[in-house]
Amino acid sequence: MAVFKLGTRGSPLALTQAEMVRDALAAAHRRPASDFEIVVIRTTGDKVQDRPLAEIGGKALWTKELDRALLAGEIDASVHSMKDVETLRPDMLAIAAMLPRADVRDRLVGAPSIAAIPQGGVLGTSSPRRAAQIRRLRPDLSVTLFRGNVDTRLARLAQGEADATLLAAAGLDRLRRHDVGTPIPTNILLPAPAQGAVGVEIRADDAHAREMLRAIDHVETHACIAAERALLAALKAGCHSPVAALATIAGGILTLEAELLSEDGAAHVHGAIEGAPLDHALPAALARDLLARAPAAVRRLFEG
Ligand SMILES: NCc1[nH]cc(CCC(=O)O)c1CC(=O)O
Repeated sequence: MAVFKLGTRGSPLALTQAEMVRDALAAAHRRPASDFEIVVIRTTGDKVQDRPLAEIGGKALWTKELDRALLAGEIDASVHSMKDVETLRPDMLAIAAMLPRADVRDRLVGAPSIAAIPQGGVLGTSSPRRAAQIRRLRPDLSVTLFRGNVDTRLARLAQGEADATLLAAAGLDRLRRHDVGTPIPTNILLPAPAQGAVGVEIRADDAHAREMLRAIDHVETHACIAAERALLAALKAGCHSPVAALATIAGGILTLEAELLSEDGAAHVHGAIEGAPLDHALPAALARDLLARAPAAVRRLFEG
């Protein structure tokens, strides 16, 4: 059989995630890792580091070049951090598998707790969600733009460009930085939709790739991420919209929780809904509930 080509961005985190998918595929199909090839595709998101993602074109920057390579048949599948994948995907592509979700929490780096960040201090982040959530809890803090990969952000923090930063535990752990930062519980900082999930996308009509990926799909993670992404779509959330969402499954019941905030965090709305894991009506119902109750300063950031 021909080598199966896995496309990925070239950042250390992206490469590690592609290796995780390769190893899972090799184990599930009892094949040597050499039957799978990791193909690095450079994306616009990787090239432009000095401006906020929302300003230069949003999440599509991470996927456009991978989508092109996939549709052109240069690769058989793309490996994504699901957090970085826009909700509207090309019709010809399909998310075929998700690895088991990792730690969904953010970790605070630079200070032992949110309360311990110096008065009037600076948080480095490029995430509207993290900025709004922190300023809600600590209105005295200001926010400075931190982009770039995990190492770049840690280096900028070490150089004193900010007093603290927030990074996904999943990314730090995958890079073996288990000792970096303090995890913040999800009842204090609800994570970004799809945080901690690695997904694999294929051409929708590629039966062989679909069969390959089926063996490594983690069904619970897939259902949770689908619910979080459907909520984002129903909210018509843009890159500037501070939104947090987390679905969990316990005892066969899916709970979807979400929070929308104004840019400065001063206004916010929180809600949750429960139901069957594959009930497609749940995310839309929660979106309607949140938008109906949202203060004006929040609602204007949603609904397109
Ligand atoms: N936006 C960058 C990004 N995309 C996915 C992760 C972490 C890995 C994950 O959430 O699965 C990160 C870094 C971060 O937010 O700290």
